[in-house]
Amino acid sequence: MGKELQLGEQSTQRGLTVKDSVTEHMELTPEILLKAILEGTGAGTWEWNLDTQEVIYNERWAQLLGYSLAELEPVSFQTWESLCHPSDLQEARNALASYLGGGSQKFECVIRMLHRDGDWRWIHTRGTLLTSQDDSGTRWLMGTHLDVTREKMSEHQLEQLSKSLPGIIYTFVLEPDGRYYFSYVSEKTWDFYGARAEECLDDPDNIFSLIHPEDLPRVHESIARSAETLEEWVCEYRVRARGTCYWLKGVSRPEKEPDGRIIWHGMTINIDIQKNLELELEQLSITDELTGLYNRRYMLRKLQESVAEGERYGATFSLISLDVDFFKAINDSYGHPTGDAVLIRFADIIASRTRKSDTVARTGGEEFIILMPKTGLAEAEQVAESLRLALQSERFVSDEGETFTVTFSAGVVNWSAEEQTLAVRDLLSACDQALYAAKRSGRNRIVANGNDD
Ligand SMILES: Nc1nc2c(ncn2[C@@H]2O[C@H](COP(=O)(O)OP(=O)(O)OP(=O)(O)O)[C@@H](O)[C@H]2O)c(=O)[nH]1
Repeated sequence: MGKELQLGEQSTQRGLTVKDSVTEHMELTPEILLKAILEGTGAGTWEWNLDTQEVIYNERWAQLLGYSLAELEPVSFQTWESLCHPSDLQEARNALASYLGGGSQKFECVIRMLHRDGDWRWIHTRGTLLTSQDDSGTRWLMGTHLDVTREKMSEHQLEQLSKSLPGIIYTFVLEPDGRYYFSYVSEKTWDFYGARAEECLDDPDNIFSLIHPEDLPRVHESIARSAETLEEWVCEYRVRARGTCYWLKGVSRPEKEPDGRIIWHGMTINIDIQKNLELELEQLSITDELTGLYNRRYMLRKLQESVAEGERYGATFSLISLDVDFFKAINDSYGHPTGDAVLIRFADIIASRTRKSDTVARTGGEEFIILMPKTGLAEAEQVAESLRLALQSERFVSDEGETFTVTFSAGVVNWSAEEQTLAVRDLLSACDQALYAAKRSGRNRIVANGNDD
């Protein structure tokens, strides 16, 4: 079969052909096929002779607007015009003029037309220009009308809904070959990402490229996990856009299509205020107010993690427990504020002489703990000793101008998966015993694993 299709009864009689219509592998006649297709789509058809102004509508065309064709007779181009919504008529005329003038490839518009019941129906109008095969070269514009009111209403409802929702709503698609894209995003992408919805539909990386590089792998991993488990995707991540950085939260439900595609329908909201508050609270809950070091709660958490990690990967770590000597006497002699100043200075000394990877916490009044990952006992002892010398050589001045020195005692223990697998409680207790041994044997000294230094 060629690429020219003879049209239905009336059209064939007029000897018309449609350019570029595909009719390959057809066993049925084109007339039967076309009729079946049109009936299947529920489309009304119209044919308009541009030379004689003759107009032919099918029965369905009239039915779409609640009439029988007989009730609309005699039909003309004006029949259509008179039923068009006045505000949409110009748009339809423009689309037609553009098509006939060669400005657009197809004639297509969605306009409102008046139904017999007084309601406006959204009609999708499409048309194609045909020329007769004979010498007359008569030009016919032929096309269809489809009632798309329901789709238009849903679209409108979704649009209105998306405007009043506090976030972006979207449909995200992951193809079996790994390609991904948005098949729908609401206009709020502009408020959230500074990108227009069309840009996000064109290329999803217009959004993904704005995600904070530290959070992007987590976002990808969580999507992959949700695709695998088909569990709800929930992810909090930072976005860098509009010259600032803020927290967003995405929530969506995945569905797996028979063709293997995964489709998520969901919403993204801005959680920047809550998230920062949450982070601030979290920070406060693990920080010692006086010194700015971590507190006991955080040290216990880090110890649990270190033991778990050590058991899993066979790593080692050391712990130094430090306690200021005769601190009560410092308070009593020079006053509580001076005692506070000593603690703050001591915290600074520890912080400045330990590594970034170490965790330093004030775990009690004048007690501090240093957790040193991947550090053996001897090395930890050396650090403790350097701190002992540093504090000992520090000169403190009271509010009254009296100068005094301060010392501490320390216990040092090591945790190693090969030698012992002490639980956190036992480890702390071993460290305390070493510390008490240091206190008992005269203070201003370090005891490692219960042995005097
Ligand atoms: N200035 C100040 N003092 C505190 C703070 N927290 C606890 N203290 C005091 O620290 C002192 C600790 O005294 P003790 O437990 O008897 O120990 P010590 O006097 O250091 O004696 P040894 O540890 O045996 O050398 C107490 O007087 C507490 O009131 C604080 O935040 N600031």
